[in-house]
Amino acid sequence: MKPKLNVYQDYKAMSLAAAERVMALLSKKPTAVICLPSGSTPLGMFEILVSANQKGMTDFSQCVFIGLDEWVGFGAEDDGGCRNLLNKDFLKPIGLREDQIVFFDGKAIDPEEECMRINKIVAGLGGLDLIILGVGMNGHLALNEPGTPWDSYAHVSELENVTKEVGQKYFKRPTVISQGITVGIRHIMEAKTAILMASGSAKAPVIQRALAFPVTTAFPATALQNHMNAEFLLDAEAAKGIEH
Ligand SMILES: N[C@@H]1[C@@H](O)[C@H](O)[C@@H](COP(=O)(O)O)O[C@@H]1O
Repeated sequence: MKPKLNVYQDYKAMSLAAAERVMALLSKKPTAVICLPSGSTPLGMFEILVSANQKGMTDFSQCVFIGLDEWVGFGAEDDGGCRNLLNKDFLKPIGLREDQIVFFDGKAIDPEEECMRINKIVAGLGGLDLIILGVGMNGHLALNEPGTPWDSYAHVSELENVTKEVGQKYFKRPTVISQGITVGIRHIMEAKTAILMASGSAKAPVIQRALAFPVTTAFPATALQNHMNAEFLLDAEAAKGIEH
């Protein structure tokens, strides 16, 4: 099934739509298993969710939060790490308890074992109810870089140069990042709902390829063309050049 396309006039409207998807799921299923990304794209959504939570409009007290990905070598205390940013922008402000949070430890001594730990937890929870994704400039979903097999669950990935370069924006000073630890394409494909968010003109060619390229592991975002229930939330700039 082709992903549903929803285009909003600006970043704020797109962020609101994404926040509404999370809130709608929580009101239908308070125990939902939700996997959310770090990165720049979801910041507006987090802001709306934090404020809705403060106003008592939504209740995160029973949900389970799964972290999408992490840089290998990074833990919660490390500036620029995914857990660090998510803690600051979302997990702490909404008061999620530690027992509700499942996150890759980028500092795990045995990263393969860490992947198995996450795979086991996600499987034990019955899979993901909702996964929200950003998209990388090379079409990566989470840190599933080009070439990742479609049947991958959690794994360690070798980052492409473009991911290392773009990733510098999360750090205060130049930082070496070389590998990621990430949920796999199969987690994404088995999620009951998958939402991809993209904003800004730099992402327009990425979105065009994600929708128009034949489904290929060379461009991971094309996987969503075969998802049973996928939706793209785009602002007008990211949607330039696509028919909707
Ligand atoms: N690890 C993250 C991904 O989880 C994120 O979704 C994507 C897009 O990031 P941004 O939203 O900053 O463009 O790339 C980053 O490298």
